[in-house]
Order: sequence, then C-alpha cells, then structure tokens
Amino acid sequence: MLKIRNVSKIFSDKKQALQVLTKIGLEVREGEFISLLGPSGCGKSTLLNIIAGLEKPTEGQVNINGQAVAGPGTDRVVVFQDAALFPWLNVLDNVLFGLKRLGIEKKEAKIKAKAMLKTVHLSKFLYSYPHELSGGMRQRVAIARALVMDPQVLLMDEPFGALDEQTRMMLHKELEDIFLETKKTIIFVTHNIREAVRLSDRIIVFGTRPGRVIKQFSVHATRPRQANDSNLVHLENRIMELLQVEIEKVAKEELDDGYSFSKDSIPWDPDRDLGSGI
Ligand SMILES: Nc1ncnc2c1ncn2[C@@H]1O[C@H](COP(=O)(O)OP(=O)(O)OP(=O)(O)O)[C@@H](O)[C@H]1O
Repeated sequence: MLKIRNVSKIFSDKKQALQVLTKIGLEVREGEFISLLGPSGCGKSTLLNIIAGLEKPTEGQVNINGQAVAGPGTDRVVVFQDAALFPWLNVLDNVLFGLKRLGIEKKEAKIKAKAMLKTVHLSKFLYSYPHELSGGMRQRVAIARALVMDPQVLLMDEPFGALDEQTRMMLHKELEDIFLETKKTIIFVTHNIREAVRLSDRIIVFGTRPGRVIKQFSVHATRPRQANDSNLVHLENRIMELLQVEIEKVAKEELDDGYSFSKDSIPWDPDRDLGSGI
C-alpha cells in the first residue's frame, strides 16, 4: 500500500552538503504497525517527513496506493512529540479544527470529534484548554485530532518521547487498543527499543552516517502484547546487540584515535534512550 522507493536525502547549504538518508526502500502493508528505530540523527524523522510530504526527497519517491506523494495530505496525518495543540482552543475545538477545514457539517463533525475523544478517554475534558491538561492528556488529544481525519496512514514522530514512564506505558496500551480497533496503518518513529518491540508488527532498524536500513525484524507475539512475553524480551536483546555495534562504530569515529572502546561501556538496557548513546 505504501512504497518507499530508493529514497535519498541530502540537506545542503552554501558551506556543506549532509547526506542524511541513502537509498531507502521499504514497503508497508495496509493495517501494519511499523517502527523506524535507530540512534539519534540517523534520519528517522526526515524519512517520516518525506512520507508526510513535508520534505522532498533528493532522489526516489514515496507512493501510496500507486499515487506519488507530492505534498502534505489528509490521507497522512502526523502526531509529533510535542502535541502542538492550539492553546486558544479547547479540547473539542482542537479536534474539530481539521474537520471544519474539510467542510464537514458542524453537527456531524461534533459527533465524530466526541466519539474520538471518548476513544482516548477524554470525554470529561471536552471544554478544558491544553494548559489545563497533563502531557499524556495532550498527546491523547493530538492522537484524537489525527485519527478523526480518518487518514490512511498515521505517522507518529516519537509521540511519547517526552512523557514519564508510567504515562508512556499507559499510552502504549491505549495506542495498541486503537490500532486493534481501527486497523490503521501506523508508522512510528522511536529510539526506544522496548517501545518499538512492544508496539510494532515490524521494526526497521536504521544505521547512521548516512541513515540507511540495516535490518528488519518481524515481531512474533500475540496481541494485546504482554510485557513479559519471552519473544519480546529475546527480540529486545537481539536489537540491542545490533545497535550496540552501530553506536560503537560512531563513537570510534568521533573519539581520538588512541581511544579504546570497551564492549560493555554501553549500558545493556533496551529501554534506554538511544539518542543519548552517541
Ligand atoms: N531541515 C534540515 N536542514 C539541515 N539538516 C537537517 C534538517 N533536518 C534534519 N537535519 C539533519 O539531518 C540529520 C538527521 O535528522 P533527523 O531528525 O531526521 O534524525 P532522527 O534519526 O530523527 O534523530 P532524533 O532521533 O534525534 O530525532 C541530523 O544530522 C539533522 O541535524
């Protein structure tokens, strides 16, 4: 359904050219939950922005149902790490905003928005303003605002990255419930291995310099997922091993020639934020 063909991206200015992505090829099935996982700076967000139509690839193309992506569209909606709600609108009006722009009749739009806010457990907060909500609640509004547009693909750029651990775990469960209920295709950017394994059907692991796909893993575990599922734990360790090699490579490049890098110098914790690893 979604095909990424030979996508490369170079950011250049007068002084230098930075190759961020090289020859990315990927196919995403309808109703599939995939994660783009990799260390900070490997180009995950850039690829997501290219799929969203917010950036143009230097080379290659993204197709959805055979149509080339030429710019942003309501078939692909993005949820960012910062919920980016309109502070002057209440929760209900934030969710109604996109529907109004689509020209959907007011009564129908309200029914849809309220139903979506019920799905994310915010029915009691329809008339609250963003500053009155917790970070987790704001992300729920952002998810409702995206889903109410009924996109073909939901794009999520580290949506839970700024939340505390407990809220994050709660939202993992809620997002999985939404995924099972709506059967949406979801592309999820993260540098948290445990999060990727917990949520995805397939994990695309990126390496850096330039950003490229180094390996893909299918997640074989029943849904709803159980945190102590041995398949998940085993997969976390396999991915951590793979990424440790990648992180060591970058660290060696960055540090002095004489620096000797010990294998165990990177803490063995799949829940660790890989962004701080290099
Ligand atoms: N508009 C831009 N102009 C120039 N360089 C950019 C631009 N956007 C991103 N970059 C650079 O491209 C590289 C990849 O950035 P990107 O945000 O895609 O990585 P990422 O894997 O999502 O990282 P993180 O996990 O830290 O968000 C970085 O070196 C970044 O500085």
